[in-house]
Amino acid sequence: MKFTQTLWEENTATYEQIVALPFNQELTNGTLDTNKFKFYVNQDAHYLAEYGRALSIMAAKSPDTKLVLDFIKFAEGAIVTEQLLHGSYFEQFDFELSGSKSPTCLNYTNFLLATCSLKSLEEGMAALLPCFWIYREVGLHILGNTAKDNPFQAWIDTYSGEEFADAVEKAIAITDKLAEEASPTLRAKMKEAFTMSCKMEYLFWESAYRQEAWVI
Ligand SMILES: Cc1ncc(CN)c(N)n1
Repeated sequence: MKFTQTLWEENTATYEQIVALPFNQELTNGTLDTNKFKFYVNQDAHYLAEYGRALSIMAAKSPDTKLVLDFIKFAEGAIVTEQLLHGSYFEQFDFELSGSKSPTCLNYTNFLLATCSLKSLEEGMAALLPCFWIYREVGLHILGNTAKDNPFQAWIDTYSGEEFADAVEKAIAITDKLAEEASPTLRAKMKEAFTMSCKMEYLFWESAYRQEAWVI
């Protein structure tokens, strides 16, 4: 069995809990409160900026130029394509990027930046993979169950679309290749990083639904 298949199987319960979250249920049937969606989009714009930086760190650390290019393209996708989507929502719902990161957004982005900067390329890749993979699966799941005239259709189309799927497949293939050449100890660390990011993905949606504020 491929390493990434094991990763997915070990974290299926988290994925199922993500799909069942009220945020994603209401995104699916188009009834999500606009303020909750705006909160999410705003935090996600903060997230994507740091995610693009984490991918750029990975590009700089990559041992061969093909991998450098892969990470640069991933970073471009996050900064240009995904942020364009957010730009369209800023317009559609008439608001602007504002404020600072929520506690969960700060925690998740700091985890990614620290892992990609201070740990191995293998652990960095494993930490970044759920950002690709979970979004594709959630996007496809929502696409298969969505209501007609869903106001969040552009979001669904982006993450269930071919362009995003290609990036996901590439990220999965890179992870498998790195795992093939890694020691058992390093593979265990990759699993840890992947699991942590899966949990962070759950928390990101859960915290958007309650529009998480700083208590101090
Ligand atoms: C929190 C989060 N995780 C992942 C993705 C998909 N790149 C995203 N837009 N936001």
